[in-house]
Formats: sequence, structure tokens, C-alpha cells
Amino acid sequence: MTTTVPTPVGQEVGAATPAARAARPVGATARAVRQTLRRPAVLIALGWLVLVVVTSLLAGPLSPFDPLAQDLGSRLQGPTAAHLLGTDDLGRDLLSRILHGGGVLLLAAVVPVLVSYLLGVPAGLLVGYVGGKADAVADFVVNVLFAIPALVVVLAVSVVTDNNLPIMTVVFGVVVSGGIFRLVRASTQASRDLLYVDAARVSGVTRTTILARHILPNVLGPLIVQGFLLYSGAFLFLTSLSFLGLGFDPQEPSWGQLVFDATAKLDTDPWLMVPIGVVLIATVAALNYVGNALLATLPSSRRARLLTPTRRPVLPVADAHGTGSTAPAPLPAGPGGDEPRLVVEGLVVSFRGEDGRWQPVVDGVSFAVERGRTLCLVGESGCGKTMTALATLGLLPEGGAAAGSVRLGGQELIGLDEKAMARVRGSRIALVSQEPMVALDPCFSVRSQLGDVVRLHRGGSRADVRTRTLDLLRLVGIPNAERVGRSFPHQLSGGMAQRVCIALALAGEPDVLVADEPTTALDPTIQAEILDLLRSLQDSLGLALVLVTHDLGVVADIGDTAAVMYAGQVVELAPVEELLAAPRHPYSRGLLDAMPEDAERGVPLRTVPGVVPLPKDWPTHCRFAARCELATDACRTGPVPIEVVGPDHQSRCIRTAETARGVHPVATGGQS
Ligand SMILES: Nc1ncnc2c1ncn2[C@@H]1O[C@H](COP(=O)(O)OP(=O)(O)OP(=O)(O)O)[C@@H](O)[C@H]1O
Repeated sequence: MTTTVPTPVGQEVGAATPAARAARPVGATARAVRQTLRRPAVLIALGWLVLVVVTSLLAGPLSPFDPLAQDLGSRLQGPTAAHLLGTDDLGRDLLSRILHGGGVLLLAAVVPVLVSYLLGVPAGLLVGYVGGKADAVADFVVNVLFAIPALVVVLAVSVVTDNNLPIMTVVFGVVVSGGIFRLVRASTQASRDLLYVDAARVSGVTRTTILARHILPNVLGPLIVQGFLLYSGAFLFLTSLSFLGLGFDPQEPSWGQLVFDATAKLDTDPWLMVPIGVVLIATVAALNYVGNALLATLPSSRRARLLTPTRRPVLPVADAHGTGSTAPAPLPAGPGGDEPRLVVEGLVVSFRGEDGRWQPVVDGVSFAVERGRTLCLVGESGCGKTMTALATLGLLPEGGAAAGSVRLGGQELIGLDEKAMARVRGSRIALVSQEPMVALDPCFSVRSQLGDVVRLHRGGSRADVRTRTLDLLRLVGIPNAERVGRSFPHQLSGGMAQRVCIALALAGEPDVLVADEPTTALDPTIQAEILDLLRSLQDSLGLALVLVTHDLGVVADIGDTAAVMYAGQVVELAPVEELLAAPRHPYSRGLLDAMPEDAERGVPLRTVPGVVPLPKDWPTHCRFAARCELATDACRTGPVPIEVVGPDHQSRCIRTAETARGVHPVATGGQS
């Protein structure tokens, strides 16, 4: 039997990015756990574990014989009516020995789990929260712990303590506690800057309360799952010790001892190995199976997948047209009359309110993107850019549903079930999110996360996956790919993390990349580098890029076409140069006038007065009318259709003819 020591926990558990976990409703996780526990295979595994525990507890009354009673007249018998599982070389009943041999082992395996939790959880919370020097010291200690082979330490302890099992299990728990520490620290680091944690901090809540109430719940799920896996590892480890005759009383039956006895007679009496082998394998497999099944219920590092309900709700026909205020304008065909790579037509995204009614937040949006071109979705906060982008990937948050048409290379995506959509996502259309640190799982190295995605999309041997992973890192401009590959997300700068996220998105070689404010979280010099990178990738790979931004500077820098969104609608769709030179919608003009790049020193920055109305407050007439200085009574009489105002240029304004002649409202001074 080989000695198995559980691998470091932090490298094993698919713990969610905590921010993503925080975003996931608790009820959803609880539901997923309940569903998992009802699966027949999980029920069988749980049933076996319960059987093992109960029969070990009731070993005395259940055993047909004294497990130590020798009967040399019935040595090495196979199964008989008297001895259902046969006897060993001293004629001892195997069934009775198996029943008595598991209890101490099962109990002893709890100790390392408890010890590692007692050490790892508080230390991980504290160090993850305060960071700084404490983090460096703790990291050093944990690295040392990981470098020590647990078996060697425990063997040494067994010699020094004269085979004292409790001390050996405690020491084993200390050695493996580094994994729990890393898991908790990584989750704490990612949670400590969440808005609600900040809010608690500024409200004067004590550090202990913040850690216990706001941060610990984020890590509880993975900890429970890890408990199963750690217990399974500890159980195997202790079985190995007892096989070596360490820790357990050699006079008492133990499962390791039974394996040892069976190994000695493997050539002449192989049956001896069968009952104990089956029991051991079944027990370890059941523990691992339940652990892994629970693991799958946790939100994983792929935030997008976490936020995706397994069955996506469908908008009822009556609500599928949003407010149905206007028909979409015709879309341009691609070169040679082909359909462009991504075509979005009459897209409606709605959320179901507490009253059960569907509230549109994206209302009949249409645009198309060609290979090698960039379409920018631009507008103020709350206009529906992100929801439009997420709907194209089938990644709407829970409660959201989409209708209309999203065609990718001619294939309709709206209405695809989650399984089919999962095949499309990543391999044909991929997402680069706003917050690289949220998109990366703090518990796994860059190489491991990227390798997972490469394996998922391309398969191949370990060497192939490794080569491709490094190639991808180099592709996104990371020169020291080997070193960055070994790093964990918290060791990366924001720009580097965003490059890694772009590499993740490119791993499946998609045709279309959707980037949601990919530079917002970065400082200006890095923003420029990331935009350059996207542009060069687009050139070399021929990607169609959908870029969400509120920054017209970014649009000017990288966009080919701009779709200006306001209150859930596209109000202007135009080639970027045309939009910048001669916008046809007053809102576009307002945004341009408000660009800080154009501000004159000493003159207050121009703004568009007022705010974007909430979806529930959208008027039935022009939604921008309340903020528009050109608005007349005619603008307040009914829905305004989007109209073709030039080749590839559309505007949703009834005064478009005048704006073409340069009649535009002057945005008013506001913030300086
Ligand atoms: N989970 C949700 N449930 C209900 N409404 C939502 C949800 N998420 C977003 N919304 C609403 O959808 C509308 C559009 O939001 P969206 O995030 O797409 O805007 P945005 O233009 O991307 O803004 P930002 O730049 O701030 O992300 C907003 O009114 C928002 O309140």
C-alpha cells in the first residue's frame, strides 16, 4: 500500500473567487447542495459511509466472533456459513476484525482535520485581513510546512513519543494546516475590499466582528467541502501508518493491520485481501466522491458560470419585445453580403420584479460586428451596456432573461439551453471582465487556471497543455511567462492580471471577444497598454471585439463602430469617426462635450444635466427628452424610432435633420 498524504488544500479546492461567491445568493448554493445530495450515486456513497460508521459503532454486538479469538482449526478459510468473509492465518474471523478495525481509524482521522481548521482558519482570516509583514511571515511558515513530507515528520514523532497516536495525529494536522490557511487567506484577501466589508469598517465594526460575520461566511462552503477531502486524505494516511505498524495497537485489529496481514499472504491466499480491500477502497472512494460532488456545488473560479442559472429563464412571449416601442433599423450586411460574425437584433433583457412582472432593462438593441472590427457600446452608467454584453454570452445574472436575436456566425444563441451555450462560450465567444482580480481564482496559480481552460477547449497531453499555456501568456505580452505562470493572482499587478484574463479568454480561440470595461480598474498608462494589446490581438487573430465603455476616449482609440446607449436603447449607431466628428443624437453630442480631454483649463467641465432614468421610470416617448435642450412637444408624444441617417449611421431623434446641420444643445457647465 502506498502512503498518501493529502495535497495542500489551497491547490486542491475549486474555491470560488470570494467576490463572486459573495455575489451568489446563499439560497442558490443551498439548493445546489440539496440537489447534489439527492443524486443516486451520492446517496449510495453517503449510505456506505453511514453503514461504515454505524457498523463500527456497533461492532461489539454485530460481530459474530471475538476479533482476537484464534481458532487454529479453521485457518485461512474462504467464506463459509460460520465465517461469512473467511478467516486469517490464526483462524480469526475476518468480518469481526473488519467491524472492529475501522472505529479508531475513523475517529483518529477527525483529529488532523480539527487541528488544521483550528490553526488555519483564524490565522488565514487574520493574515488575509491585515496583510503586510504578517502575510510575508505566514507565507514563509506555510512554504516550510509544505516542503516537509508529512510522513517523515510523523515517523519522527512516533519514534520520539513512543508511538503516541494522539500526538501523531495532532502533528499531522499541523503539517497539513497550511492548505487550510492558504484557502482562508486567499478568500479573505479577496473579500476584505468588498463594498459591504468596507461599509462595516467605516461604520466602526470591530475587526473580529468583520472577520466572523462578513468574511468567514464567504469561505465556509469551500471549507466544508475541503473537510471531506482532507478527512479522506487523513484516513488513508492513518491507514498507511497502521499498515506500517505505527500509531495503532498491534494487538487490536485495524484496517491497516488487516491489509498488512493480507499482503504477507498475497501469493498463497489472495482472498484475505478481498474483503478489507473492498471496504477500504469503497470508503475512500465514497469520501472522495461526496467531497467532489459537494465541490461541484460551490461557485467555481469561473465567475461567469457561477452567476449563470443552470436553466435560463425564458421571457414570456408577451414580454419578449420589451416596451415594443420601436422596430429595429435594418442592419448592414457583412462584406460580400455574408452575415457579420455577431449580429444582435431586437435584443431585450428583462428582470422579474417582486410583483412577478418583467421589467425590461435593455430594450430592442441591434448591432452587428465583423471579423477584425471593434464595436463599442458606450453610454453612462445604467444605460444597459453590461446587460447587453452579458446577454450575448448567455451570462445574465440570476433573475434576468433575454429575448430577440443574438446570432454568432449565423447560429442563434437566444433560446439555447445552458449545455449548448456552455459549448459556445469560451470556444466561440469569450468575455474579458472589468475586474481582473475578481475573474481570477485566488487559490490557484495562473498556470493551473489557464491550463484548466486550455485542457477544456483543446485537450492534449500535459506537455501540450503546458506549452499552449505558456504560448498564451506570451501572446498577451507577458515575457517572463514561466514565472508569471507560477504566480498566484494576489502576486500580480492589475495590468498583469488583466493580461492573464485576456489569455484565459483567448484560450478557446474564440471568434468574438466581449470586453466589459477592461481598463476601468487600471491606471491610465496600463489602460493604454491593454488597449494596444487588444488592438494587436484583434489584428493578428481577426477577432470581432465588442467593447463596453463609458469613455469616448477609448472609443476614439480603438473603436470602428459605436453604439451609443441611453436608457436601454441604442440612440445612435455610427462609424466612430462620424460619431466623433458629427454626432446626430443630442445625447452623443452631450457625451462628446463632456469629454475631459476636450476641457479647457479653468473652464468648468461640461456635463449632460440630469441623470439616466431607472428602467421603471422610462417614459413612453423619447427617453432623453427630459435632459435634452432640443426637446419639443413633438418629442413627448410617442416612441421615437431609430432611423437610418446615412450609410451605416442610425439615430433615434426626430430632430436628426437639424442636428445634421449642426444644431446641437450646448451641454451645461457642471462639475469642474
Ligand atoms: N441583477 C439585476 N436585477 C435587476 N436589474 C438590474 C440587475 N442588474 C442590472 N440591472 C439594471 O439594468 C440596468 C442596466 O444595467 P447595466 O449594468 O447594463 O448598465 P451599464 O450601462 O452597463 O452601467 P455600468 O457602466 O454602471 O455597468 C440598470 O438600470 C440596472 O439597475
